[in-house]
Amino acid sequence: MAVVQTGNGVRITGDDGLDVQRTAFTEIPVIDLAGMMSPDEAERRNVGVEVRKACTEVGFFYVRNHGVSPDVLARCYEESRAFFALPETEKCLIHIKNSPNHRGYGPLLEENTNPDSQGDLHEAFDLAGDIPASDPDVMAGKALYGPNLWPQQPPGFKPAVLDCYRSLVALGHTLFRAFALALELEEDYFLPLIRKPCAHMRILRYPPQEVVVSEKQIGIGAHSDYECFTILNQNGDSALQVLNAAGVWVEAPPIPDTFVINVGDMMARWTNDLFCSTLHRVINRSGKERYSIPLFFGPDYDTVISPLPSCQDADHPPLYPPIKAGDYILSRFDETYDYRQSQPEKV
Ligand SMILES: O=C(O)CCC(=O)C(=O)O
Ligand SMILES: [Fe+2]
Repeated sequence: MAVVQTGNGVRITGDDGLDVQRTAFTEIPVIDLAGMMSPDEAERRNVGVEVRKACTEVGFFYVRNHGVSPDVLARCYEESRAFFALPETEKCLIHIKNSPNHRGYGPLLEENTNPDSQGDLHEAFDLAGDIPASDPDVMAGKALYGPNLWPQQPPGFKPAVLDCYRSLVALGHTLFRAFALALELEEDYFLPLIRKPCAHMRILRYPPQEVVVSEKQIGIGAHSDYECFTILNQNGDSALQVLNAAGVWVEAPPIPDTFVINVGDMMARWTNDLFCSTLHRVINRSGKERYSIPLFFGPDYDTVISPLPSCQDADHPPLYPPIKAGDYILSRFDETYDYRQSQPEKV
């Protein structure tokens, strides 16, 4: 990450060379998604306008009226508490390093979201679409597709987590329509590209951190996300912080009945840097454990990410070479997860 002083603040460039901090925002906008369900196209377009403003200026926004049932979320958290309370040895039976498809359990401090940090203070359960090992894409070594690793206990965990996954993927479809409108594309532009999406969900548990001994060991070190956008539900006290262009960490507290949505690096590339993928981090100083559920939504593995038609012209030539979505995500996983360096199955 490079920090350059400018006339009105700092310009911070992220890991991927992206210009990630756009304005000195002091709060994160809240967008009502109810308009996306309206039969009136003008109302849907209005949502697109708000999404465009948020994505060009902040890179983060909240959504309300998102259509995800609070019961589905509550059940997923309840089962997750029971899962994380299991003995470490039991959780490690489904250690993520046993999966060639980046699924399973990741213990405390085994992940380094920021290459400068000394391990993240969270444990995680990772999953994505449950795709059998016999599927042609799995056989072809597209390592983001594959079967999930499920724990034996608690018995209600798998159905509750899969329900939650399906609900968040459905919200992702609505958001892709809103993103298309925001980018002045046909509303359905992205839909043929998300038939078998690289949509990866995590359940994160952050133990409390009374004192921050070192900025190098916090819940999640400063990073930007890799995919198109992230759908994040928070359970617990305020701990997520988002960096603005003045170098100030702005709190993104949980707001009841909302999700936080943020642009990821792939969408920044796809939009030729029109949308910004903003740095964020987590420090759980609440004195209590905190849970969150992010779903990182990318398109089908083979989708070629090169600047969208509405994001390039003579004044805005393409800034990035084309890359397949799945290859891009895997290359970013390789930077973050030590276990992937030693995996024989790695593609
Ligand atoms: O737990 C949170 O609030 C944020 C998690 C996050 O940034 C991530 O998993 O990429
Ligand atoms: Fe993140």
